Amino acid sequence: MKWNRFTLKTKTEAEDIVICTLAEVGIEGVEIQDKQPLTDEDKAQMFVDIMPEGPADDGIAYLNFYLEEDADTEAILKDVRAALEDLRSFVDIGEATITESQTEDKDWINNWKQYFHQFYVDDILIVPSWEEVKEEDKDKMILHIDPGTAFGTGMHETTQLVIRQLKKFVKPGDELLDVGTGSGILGIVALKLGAGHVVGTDLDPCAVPAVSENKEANDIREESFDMMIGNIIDDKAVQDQVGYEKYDIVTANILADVLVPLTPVIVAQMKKGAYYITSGILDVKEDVVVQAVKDAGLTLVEVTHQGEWVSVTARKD
Ligand SMILES: C[S@@+](CC[C@H](N)C(=O)[O-])C[C@H]1O[C@@H](n2cnc3c(N)ncnc32)[C@H](O)[C@@H]1O
Repeated sequence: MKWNRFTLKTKTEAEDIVICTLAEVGIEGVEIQDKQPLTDEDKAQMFVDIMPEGPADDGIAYLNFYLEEDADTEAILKDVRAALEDLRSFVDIGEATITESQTEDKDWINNWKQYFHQFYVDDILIVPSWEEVKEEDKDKMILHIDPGTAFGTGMHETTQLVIRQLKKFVKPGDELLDVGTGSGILGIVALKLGAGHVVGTDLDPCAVPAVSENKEANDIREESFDMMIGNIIDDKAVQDQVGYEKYDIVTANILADVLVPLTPVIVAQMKKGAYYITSGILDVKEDVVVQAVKDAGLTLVEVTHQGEWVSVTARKD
């Protein structure tokens, strides 16, 4: 199959919101080319700690996307341009020029699907949208998740560590806060395990369409999973919106360097007796997070390991 490649020139600070806008008009799998150094949030999202120094940031981002050769390119680009003009009224997206740069002859856009197949996390089956559930698996707890712009397919050890803790601690009707919700996978598992309601927060605006798609794919009622974009660590408005002494469980699968400042903040959001399930901690940082939960006045409940990753669970007594 032939694909036409288009390159959209924008500003680095606008690239996330532009990618979300492209997703809203049906364009996914966008490649980013920029010279921006990774922020702590990027590192938290990508699970990398050290990156070599790159060239200086010039503020420009090139976003490459692909359309099938027989797609109605004119109509799609018209929708893209209209969506970008709407966006321009509240975000500086720079030139936002689109150029056709290349034709590729391979089905690369679908090629990666050969690397993502259904798999089990213990007794929970995670199935991408392009695969059928086998007859013998239909009685299992099934999660429909596709790899997308937000982190969280269930393949990563850190996600699996939290899923196992959710299976131990979720009670019917629980109110759950998921900090760094990404694809929403942890909230969706919690709801399937009987939780009553989930609030997800993330810094990444792409988490909003990702959670929305995954709710729909998993028949989650609209009102049972709310999303908020912002940084609960230092944004009082986000803390107020999330609410205080409200949650039976808080999950946070983020790097240790984010969990340390998050922990003292999150205690105020938890009910008495609530559980705090953290993950995303490299084994060398285990002691730092254990100390942070103790310093925040929480009681250490359990530390679990998978590969080089650690999950720390604590309770507010
Ligand atoms: C490793 S992913 C976890 C995704 C999903 N919850 C899972 O368990 O698979 C970490 C997520 O945390 C988000 N994140 C990083 N720092 C954050 C912060 N201070 N507040 C909210 N989200 C944050 C990232 O954008 C990313 O989506």
